[in-house]
Amino acid sequence: MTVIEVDGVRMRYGAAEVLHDVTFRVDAGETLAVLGPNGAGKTTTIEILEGFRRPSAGRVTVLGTDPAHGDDAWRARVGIVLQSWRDHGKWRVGELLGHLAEYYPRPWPAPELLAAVGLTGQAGQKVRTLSGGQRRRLDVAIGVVGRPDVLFLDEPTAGFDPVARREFHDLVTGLDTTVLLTTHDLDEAERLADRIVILDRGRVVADGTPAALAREIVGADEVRWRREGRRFTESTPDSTGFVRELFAAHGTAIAELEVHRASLEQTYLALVRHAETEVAR
Ligand SMILES: Nc1ncnc2c1ncn2[C@@H]1O[C@H](COP(=O)(O)OP(=O)(O)OP(=O)(O)O)[C@@H](O)[C@H]1O
Repeated sequence: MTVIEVDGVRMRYGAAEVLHDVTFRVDAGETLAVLGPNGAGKTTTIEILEGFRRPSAGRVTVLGTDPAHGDDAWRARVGIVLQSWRDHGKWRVGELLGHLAEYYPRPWPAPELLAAVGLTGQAGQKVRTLSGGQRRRLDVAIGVVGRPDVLFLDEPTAGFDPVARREFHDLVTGLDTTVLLTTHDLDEAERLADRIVILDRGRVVADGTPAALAREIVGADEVRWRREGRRFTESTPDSTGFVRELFAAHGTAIAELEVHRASLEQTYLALVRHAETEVAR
């Protein structure tokens, strides 16, 4: 089932067109990471999907509804973590989550949710006294308190320390929901996303799994192994098939096998640089 559908979307701010014919979809249960350089249009796209902005042209549906016409029942199924919330400063963390939970039919109980985002120790603290990273964890908790069917995360781990980041990744992986996130952290995208969309200057320049994009854009994987004391290295677009044949031919004589796929970072840099060269031509 398609949960998010974006079809031929254009967005204009005054004379500037910042999204040109953007098309992609996200299926139920999938996590999609939208990547792209600063100003590529990621936040604009996510704001259209959340119903905060209307596109200049094209069609958008989230859970089968045009976000611009989403009612309260639709909103209750959509979780949102914006780049920065600045409200609620006087509330205490636990009370705020308990209060927000009342708006939803099947909320996440506050104590459990606080534990999941690592804020149990801050439950009694006022929101404005939290550190930057703790504040961000609370943002995430606010986004998921209603157990949404679809969750939008705009740069969710900006400012997280490495432990908080890892805990957040575990939290997102454990959610039984469709997720669309934007991030500049390519390791994060690789870890969390089933599929990647790369936006560059308002256009989709790539859409696929990290592995498929690496194959398509960077090309070959590298396979390394040792046999009878000698080291071997082979570049191949089909590492699985190659390894199968290698074992069929040499079986247990193969040692220290390694397969290196191009990283998402290599793919991303190749694509974004490529797009820049094309525009410059
Ligand atoms: N309200 C606005 N009015 C005019 N231009 C805007 C407005 N909001 C965004 N833009 C422009 O639209 C383009 C896309 O911005 P957007 O915030 O969607 O990019 P982004 O990919 O999220 O960038 P970043 O990675 O820096 O967060 C940018 O050129 C930005 O300057």
